[in-house]
Amino acid sequence: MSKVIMRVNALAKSFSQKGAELRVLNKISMDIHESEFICVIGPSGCGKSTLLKCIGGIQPPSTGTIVLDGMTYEQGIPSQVLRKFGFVFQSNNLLPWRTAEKNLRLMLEVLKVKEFDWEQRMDEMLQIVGLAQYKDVFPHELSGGMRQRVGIARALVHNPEILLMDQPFGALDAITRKMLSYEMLNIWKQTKKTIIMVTNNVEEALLLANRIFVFSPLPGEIVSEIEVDIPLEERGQDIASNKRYIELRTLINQVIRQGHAAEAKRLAT
Ligand SMILES: Nc1ncnc2c1ncn2[C@@H]1O[C@H](COP(=O)(O)OP(=O)(O)OP(=O)(O)O)[C@@H](O)[C@H]1O
Repeated sequence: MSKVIMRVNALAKSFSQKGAELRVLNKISMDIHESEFICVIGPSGCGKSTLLKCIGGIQPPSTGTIVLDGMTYEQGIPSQVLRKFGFVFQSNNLLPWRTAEKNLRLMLEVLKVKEFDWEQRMDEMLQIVGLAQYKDVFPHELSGGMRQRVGIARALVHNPEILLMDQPFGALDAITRKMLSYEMLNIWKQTKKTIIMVTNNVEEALLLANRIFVFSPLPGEIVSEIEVDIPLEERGQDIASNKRYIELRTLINQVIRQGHAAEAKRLAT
């Protein structure tokens, strides 16, 4: 396996809510290898987004550490580390008064990127997401799926090491969501970026991930780590009939159900 690019060590996170402490994440430890596609799946409200925010330096963990490229960060994040991330959220947050290309350019401006020719880089990224001919178009002139693809191109434009995606297709209709998840697989094959994606969709995780972390209900803990040993060439339109896919889908759904049952029991006692 490729080298470990990120190590999350015994991470925990609590918030203070209405004067009480709410433990959201507990004992999260994971090693992420270069070029892995990791999916994090679990019940609503179990702390998945919070984990991405801690990893991306948007929120500090309460305890525990994150080591990226040998650099440890706990509270806040050094700017040279921040640049190593690209973010894609459920709402694409494109600036409506900027064209697709100018939304990408903003990222390069903010991060003061010097490494590459901006025009060429923006063209390449729009090409990768299949929107080369839409560079001068404004967000309101694009479909929801296309806007999300611009969001993905923008997250990649500064050449981050890790792409953090928080339910990136969650706001899309079912057909567009499926189409975009196949495109995401192609984007990953082309870029070989390390990706950590939060999703609530087991099928999507099985199509894309090489490893899936299943979280328990609040406080989120890793209850299962599943290696998705379905070869890439079998991850096409007919994946739903793949024997291993069906086995893993049953397994993950079982783990999630058990977590729900345990939580219901805990609340009842
Ligand atoms: N800034 C905050 N202050 C206080 N509580 C917070 C804050 N952010 C998140 N929480 C709480 O942490 C818990 C986990 O939220 P989080 O958004 O991480 O869950 P999630 O698993 O991503 O949920 P979903 O799948 O529904 O998006 C929730 O109970 C939420 O209310």
